[in-house]
Amino acid sequence: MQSVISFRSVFYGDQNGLHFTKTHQTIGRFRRKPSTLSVSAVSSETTLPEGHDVIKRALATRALGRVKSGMVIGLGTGSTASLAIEELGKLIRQGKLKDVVGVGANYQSKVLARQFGVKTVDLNDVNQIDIAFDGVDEVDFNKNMLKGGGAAHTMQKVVDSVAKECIILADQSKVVLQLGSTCPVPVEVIPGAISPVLRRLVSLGGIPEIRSALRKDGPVITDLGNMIVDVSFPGGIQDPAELEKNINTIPGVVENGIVSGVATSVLVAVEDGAKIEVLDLSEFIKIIKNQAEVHT
Ligand SMILES: O=C(CO)[C@H](O)[C@H](O)COP(=O)(O)O
Repeated sequence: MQSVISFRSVFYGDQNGLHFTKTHQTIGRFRRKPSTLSVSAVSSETTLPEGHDVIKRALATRALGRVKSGMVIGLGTGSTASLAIEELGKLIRQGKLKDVVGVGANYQSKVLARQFGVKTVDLNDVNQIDIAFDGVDEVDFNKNMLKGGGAAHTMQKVVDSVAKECIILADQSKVVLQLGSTCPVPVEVIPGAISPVLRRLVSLGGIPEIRSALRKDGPVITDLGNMIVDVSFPGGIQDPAELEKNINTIPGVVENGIVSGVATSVLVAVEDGAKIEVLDLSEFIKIIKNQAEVHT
């Protein structure tokens, strides 16, 4: 495994020709800036049959290996968590898992659960969640996360933090050295409080932008009826837990997308030619560090 993953220090204008173009890459819903951390397959030419879905499905399948009959499962939001819901439904239909119920974090997860035959219950009707699965927009080496690319972070944070085990599913592009390096921090804000909140976010050093909807005129309105402000922090986020707390103390803020101290494990999918390896974050970090040593 180790020998086939290449480490690239990615800088503009890299002398060795290992560079990203200056145009931003669009990955997922955010326009991700070129990252300074990248572990990638030997051949960047490799095209997997179903593109990115294959990677996400590999993560979903691996994570579901931890589910047992009788468990209460937290169902996250986003394309990766959606595949986990689909795979969970398959196992239930095949009779491999019995008496499993899901707690949907959002409309998307509740609708998909119904579609794939996963019975759901309300969070308020369960005493505990055994395992929650969720996706992520960025995750650092300490399992601090940035979520909310799908404007769903408020309830995801509730569900993920209630779970005894919170398993995060990340393809390698989501792993960063410092949060905020490829994505802004999404902040859910009560619409009537938008102006004072924007001013306070600027005073915290952020550059806020109200998120616009794609196939609707005007702003994104969340499942909870609020607006989303995406806040960029030039230079990244030095102390995720501190910033998470500081943003949440602004009156009018419902919740922000920094999630510290919640993930119990992070699974990282790495493309290895035509194969996909799913590693624990700690294994992934070891490989990154080894490769960094080799290249210095
Ligand atoms: O936080 C989220 C939604 O608000 C998602 O979990 C996050 O955006 C990752 O999504 P995907 O699996 O589609 O990349």
